[in-house]
Amino acid sequence: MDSVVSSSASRRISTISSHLLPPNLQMEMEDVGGLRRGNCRAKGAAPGFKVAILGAAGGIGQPLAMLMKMKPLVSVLHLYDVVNTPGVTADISHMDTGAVAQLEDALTGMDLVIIPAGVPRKPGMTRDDLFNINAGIVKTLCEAIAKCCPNAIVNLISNPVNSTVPIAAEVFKKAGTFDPKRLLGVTMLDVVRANTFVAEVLGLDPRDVDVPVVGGHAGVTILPLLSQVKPACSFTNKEIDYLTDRIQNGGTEVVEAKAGAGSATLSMAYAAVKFADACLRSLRGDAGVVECAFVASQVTELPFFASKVRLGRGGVEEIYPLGPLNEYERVGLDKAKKELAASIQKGVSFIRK
Ligand SMILES: NC(=O)C1=CN([C@@H]2O[C@H](COP(=O)(O)OP(=O)(O)OC[C@H]3O[C@@H](n4cnc5c(N)ncnc54)[C@H](O)[C@@H]3O)[C@@H](O)[C@H]2O)C=CC1
Ligand SMILES: O=C([O-])CC(=O)C(=O)O
Repeated sequence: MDSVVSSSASRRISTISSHLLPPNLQMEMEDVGGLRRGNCRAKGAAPGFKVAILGAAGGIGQPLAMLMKMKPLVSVLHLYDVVNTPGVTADISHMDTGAVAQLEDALTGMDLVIIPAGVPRKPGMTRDDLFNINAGIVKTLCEAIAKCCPNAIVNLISNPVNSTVPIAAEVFKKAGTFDPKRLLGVTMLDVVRANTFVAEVLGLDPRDVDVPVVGGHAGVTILPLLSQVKPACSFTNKEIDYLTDRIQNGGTEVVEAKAGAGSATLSMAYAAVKFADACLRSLRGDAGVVECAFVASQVTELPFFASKVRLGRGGVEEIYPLGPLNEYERVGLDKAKKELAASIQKGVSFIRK
């Protein structure tokens, strides 16, 4: 990724990297590059997958890096940001877990790339207000992925997800590397919130609740399917209004509570790790891994849509239909599709220009 992202940043990172890493690990790093996909081992690390986090020094990136360092399925963690990466990497690398954290901007050989790079919202902003800055960041990073690890699974977190995923797809198409199965917009936080808020209303443990959330990741495009909650249950109209509004505006609730200091970071890092772990388990070959994600889809007439997908060794192996919707959800779906269509088009046009 070096030349694509920033050659001066890259030079700085490699220099610091050679100071920070013990000589045996530096040798080991070269060995790791030559090992088989999904079967790499750095010195002192358990076998597992190679994961890169782009935007690793940010509000999401730091707790995400910490939590990924604790995952037994991760053997090597490459942390990359345009600022403060040496400190974060030095800090994380002292954790006595199996994975080896490396200050590395190299993407070559990565199995999974997680992207939380980009600016967050302040009160009064929509996610779409982030487009002008984040579109360019996502474009640059995806060009690097296309060049260095075209077969990696990509988990895209940067907002507005409804536009950044189409941007990533267009970049990959241009590079000739687009595989719709491997590009996933992370909408897991909507599911995490939905499970939490629904469990509160039902008086259940949130870990026992499963709420499908479909559509996209902004306002009315976030469509919780409360008629399909597991365990089977029913809600009053008032509860449906309350839950739908709270789930759709969960991000704004956090942005306002943080009062200018950013948006959700800790719950997002939790959700990102939950989703990344699902991707890694399915890469390992686990069967029956099903999560919601914003992907290239034929579930509706739109080219991208979030719904339940079954993950496998190749990424998204099956996209499930929405299932039976009630009238409330059908109205919500129409609204969601209208906004989504415009956001997707905006992303596509940014690259096709
Ligand atoms: N998908 C979702 O559910 C959610 C998405 N988000 C989005 O995640 C993004 C990050 O949020 P935070 O971590 O709170 O922001 P932050 O500002 O704390 O961190 C972002 C990091 O990205 C880095 N960065 C910027 N350009 C970069 C580049 N070209 N290469 C590598 N790193 C780069 C920055 O240096 C910074 O460290 C925002 O766009 C936010 O809206 C936030 C919460 C939930
Ligand atoms: O609301 C935001 O800007 C961040 C985000 O996507 C979320 O928390 O769901």
